[in-house]
Amino acid sequence: MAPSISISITNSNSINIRDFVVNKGHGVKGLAELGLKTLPCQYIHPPQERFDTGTPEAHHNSIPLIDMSRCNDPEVAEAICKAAQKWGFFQIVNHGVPMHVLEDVKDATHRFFGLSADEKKKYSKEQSVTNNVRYGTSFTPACEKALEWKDYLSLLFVSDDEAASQWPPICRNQVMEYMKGSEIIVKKLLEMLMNGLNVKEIDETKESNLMGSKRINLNYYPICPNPDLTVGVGRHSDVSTLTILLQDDIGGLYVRNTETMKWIHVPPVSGSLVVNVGDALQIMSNGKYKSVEHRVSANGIRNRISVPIFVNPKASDIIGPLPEMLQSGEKPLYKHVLYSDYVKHFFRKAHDGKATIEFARA
Ligand SMILES: CC(C)(COP(=O)(O)OP(=O)(O)OC[C@H]1O[C@@H](n2cnc3c(N)ncnc32)[C@H](O)[C@@H]1OP(=O)(O)O)[C@@H](O)C(=O)NCCC(=O)NCCSC(=O)/C=C/c1ccc(O)c(O)c1
Ligand SMILES: O=C(O)CCC(=O)C(=O)O
Ligand SMILES: [Fe+2]
Repeated sequence: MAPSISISITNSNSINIRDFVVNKGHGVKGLAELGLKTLPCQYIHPPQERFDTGTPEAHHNSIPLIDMSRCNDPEVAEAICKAAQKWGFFQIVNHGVPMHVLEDVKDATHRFFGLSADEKKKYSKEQSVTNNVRYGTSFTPACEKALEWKDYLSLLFVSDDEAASQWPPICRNQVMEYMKGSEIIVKKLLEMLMNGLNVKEIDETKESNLMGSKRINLNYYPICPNPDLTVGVGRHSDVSTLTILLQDDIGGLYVRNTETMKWIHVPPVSGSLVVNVGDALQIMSNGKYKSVEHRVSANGIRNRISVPIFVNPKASDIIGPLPEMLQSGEKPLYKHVLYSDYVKHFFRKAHDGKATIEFARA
């Protein structure tokens, strides 16, 4: 754990950063709003984890942009399966989620984070009436040597009734519309990806393994005084099956090119959704589809938001390579694991690149 030291904010005020941000519920947004001139030491990441955002390489040769308006065209399905193998990431346009739904959920995200610290803290781990609604900051502050410059609200969807009664009223309708509005495209993408593995029928078990649960995070990355010294989100891969991410027009998401190992920027495209393969799909496809490392920079100019929908197996599902992957004698790269064990393993450590999947290595 990083040392809990006090730093001087102004000549007269001295505050304990972790206590203020994490325990008192001000988040990194509250810290940013104090008007800091320099980054508190708790947020300084080692040089090898910092961003070199100026490299031209990062802005060329980005992930594929796929038009879903001809989604019954085999060429579109092929482009999606190829992107899932090579990049683990792609962007989609003409995906069928109405533009006003995307705009509304972005506005709702700004509204939630605009609430007072006391209001937001009602949804913190300590105060939330349910484990399925959690407001927090960084990723796992208790395990991190350096904190991440990000606050979040994480909503695990259990039922319409639970969402209606427990999700914060200031954003729940817009989040729900976004989640429901993306269901058709999520199903379509998973069908195409399964087809690419020669899985022709998605039975009840497969449907649960592929999309039995959903978690939506509202991410808030405030303006940062020294963005070059810290990270918005550290290197990680998602533990989902698929992630559908809405980002605003600011940029800052970087994806690892697994051939060159260089970081590639994912440029904001108006009206698009970023889609990425998560660890659960890498495991089920026995490594054919890649869950690729990604990270987010902090920035010194504007407050950025993003809204990922993590489409996951059910917590009680046991996942492993699909039988179809092993029919021709291919060796299983992964063992069978209880999905909730896998997610708990992910949540109980700091972000550590591609290390999580070792938990399921055969
Ligand atoms: C995963 C479980 C089983 C956890 O159940 P729960 O009863 O809450 O277990 P728990 O033992 O209390 O929680 C384990 C720890 O996880 C951490 N944790 C729990 N929820 C969250 C959360 N939403 N965000 C961060 N950490 C969390 C905490 O550290 C918990 O410990 P504690 O601080 O409560 O002591 C439950 O939520 C579930 O059924 N989930 C369904 C599947 C699911 O949620 N999958 C996850 C997909 S998320 C995904 O793919 C990526 C997420 C991500 C990536 C980068 C980020 O920077 C980021 O913030 C988040
Ligand atoms: O903010 C982003 O663009 C990506 C966030 C992310 O990777 C995550 O929440 O898992
Ligand atoms: Fe992610």
